[in-house]
Amino acid sequence: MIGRLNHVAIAVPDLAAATATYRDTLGAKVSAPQDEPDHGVTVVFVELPNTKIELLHPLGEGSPIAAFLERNPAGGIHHLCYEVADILAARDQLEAEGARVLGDGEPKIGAHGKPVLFLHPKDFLGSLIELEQV
Ligand SMILES: CC[C@H](C(=O)O)C(=O)SCCNC(=O)CCNC(=O)[C@H](O)C(C)(C)COP(=O)(O)OP(=O)(O)OC[C@H]1O[C@@H](n2cnc3c(N)ncnc32)[C@H](O)[C@@H]1OP(=O)(O)O
Ligand SMILES: [Co+2]
Repeated sequence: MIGRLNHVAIAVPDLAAATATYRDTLGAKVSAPQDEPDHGVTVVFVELPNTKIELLHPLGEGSPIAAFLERNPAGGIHHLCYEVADILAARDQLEAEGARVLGDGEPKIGAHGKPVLFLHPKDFLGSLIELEQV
């Protein structure tokens, strides 16, 4: 079912400072901030040779990452995103196996313009998992 690691997301309290850390201290190529109101976040992508780092900051009221940042005020690894060929088939198989798909279970379009879903961290070793159909 899961294929390549598409990205590792880090929730950060200060997106500009985090961008500078990756760009200036770590010398990585970073994107401009991208507001994703449907997801309640602003994202910056750090391009790496073999995957991406997604820097996340809450956008607007009710951001799904607000509580995470309250628990982790300095920031922290928020989720792992794996690629799948067929997100609906993956969803149905995971639900059949008892895994919890977050939200209403319907994929939303993510930051790369592809359908994404999230799986409850308590079902996957304490890690929030995002699936992205590529
Ligand atoms: C633009 C899209 C972009 C992309 O890549 O395309 C994105 O990735 S958008 C990313 C932001 N969106 C989401 O994260 C959507 C899915 N997430 C959620 O629905 C929530 O974050 C949720 C339900 C996972 C957690 O929400 P919240 O923290 O408010 O709930 P609880 O406090 O009830 O937490 C329940 C339980 O889970 C633990 N938890 C929470 N977040 C994480 C996490 N990121 N990793 C691991 N564990 C997490 C939390 O500590 C609670 O555990 P407990 O032992 O019960 O205290
Ligand atoms: Co993501």
